[in-house]
Amino acid sequence: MPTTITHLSVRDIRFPTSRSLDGSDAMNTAPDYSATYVVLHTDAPSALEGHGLTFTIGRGNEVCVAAVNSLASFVVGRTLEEISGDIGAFWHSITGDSQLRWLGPDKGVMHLATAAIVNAVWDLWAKSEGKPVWKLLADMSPEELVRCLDFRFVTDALTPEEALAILRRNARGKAAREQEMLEQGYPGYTTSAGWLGYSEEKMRRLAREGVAEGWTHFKQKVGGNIEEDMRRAAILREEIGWDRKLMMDANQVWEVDEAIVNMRRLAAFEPWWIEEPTNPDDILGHATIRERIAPIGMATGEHCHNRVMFKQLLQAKAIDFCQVDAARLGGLNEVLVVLLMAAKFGVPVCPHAGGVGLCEYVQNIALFDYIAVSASLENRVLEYVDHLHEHFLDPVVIRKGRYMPPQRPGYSIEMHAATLKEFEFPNGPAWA
Ligand SMILES: C[C@H](O)[C@@H](O)CC(=O)C(=O)O
Ligand SMILES: [Mg+2]
Repeated sequence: MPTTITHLSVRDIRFPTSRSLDGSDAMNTAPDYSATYVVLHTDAPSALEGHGLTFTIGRGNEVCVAAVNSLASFVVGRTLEEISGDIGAFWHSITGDSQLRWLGPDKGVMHLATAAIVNAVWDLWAKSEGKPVWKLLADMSPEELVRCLDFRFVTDALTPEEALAILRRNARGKAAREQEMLEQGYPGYTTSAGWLGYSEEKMRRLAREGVAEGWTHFKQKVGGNIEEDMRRAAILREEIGWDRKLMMDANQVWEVDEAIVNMRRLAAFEPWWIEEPTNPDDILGHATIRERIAPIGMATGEHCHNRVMFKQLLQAKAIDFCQVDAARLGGLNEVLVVLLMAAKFGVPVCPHAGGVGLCEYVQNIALFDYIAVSASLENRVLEYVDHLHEHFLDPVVIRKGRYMPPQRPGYSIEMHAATLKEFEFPNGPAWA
């Protein structure tokens, strides 16, 4: 019996993280981590549902909710089998409507909304197969995987044939890498001590705890006052020592020249990378900064809204680390295209996870990347932030600074019903 998606529900869920300045940075000074939360309801006797979310930081989440409603007709009334039978064509259709496309294309609120729905479809598919998403992907043949993708506008950088060749080349060691991940987990880094709004005392305490928990890589927010950035970097170095890696994230606040000047000063603290030093759309600006501050690496991607932009970042040699975001791109289909492009260009993928649910999502992406696409852990670390995991049915499991692969079927993104009730904006008790 085919499974029909009977209706879609979408809710505005917000967590008041701004009260404790969790997630704060130089640009986003007081975020309320929020989710546009989608459920695809079906007629399956087992009450099978697909869950997906897109991440925002508070105000405007209601705009994403409206955008999801505008896209609902692309899934409602369709069967899972019809969609999963050609999920590449499904993605092409949901991003290609000639009227809705005018609102993007492939960017902004429409694309965020697309991600929530597309990821919910993957969640539904993975649940119906009884596998977590990383395993659903890892079990596909190269041919099946490539059929899931839409190469539109990137064939000058990556053709389907090249994608197939990458996947075929790495098919042989897949089982061994999967076993390695199950035993040892995927290496991570923590941003939890580095939020800009945290006091010195809190930063020190969290950094110390991070070292004790086994983290080897720490990220610090910069981009406030440069003297203050230097002072906080010195504190972090005091706490984590010089053998562990320190990364820095300016969240877009600097001019290109300013980024170069400031990073030359912050170089004293040996940052491994600088993330989002300037406007995320400024591809050539990133290339210039990268060239001028080497050997500090250039990282960006959490605001890189589509595969075309990643293509250009790679072609322009503008990045050393590719930080795909599971819900900034138009869902998993587009993420997979970016993984393959990054593999072709030899750039490591270190997904962005600073947000609610993003750690849960991206562990699936990083695991699949290692098992089937890049086959390498060199210069690869997956972000971890220590917030809001208790709201998920299948929260991430971290052991000694490494992500242990999720086992529960789906995209690891389903929230507890009680959470949805409590934090629904504006009428949930948390907001009353
Ligand atoms: C607003 C978010 O917390 C942002 O600061 C996350 C981020 O830049 C990161 O995790 O990287
Ligand atoms: Mg960042």
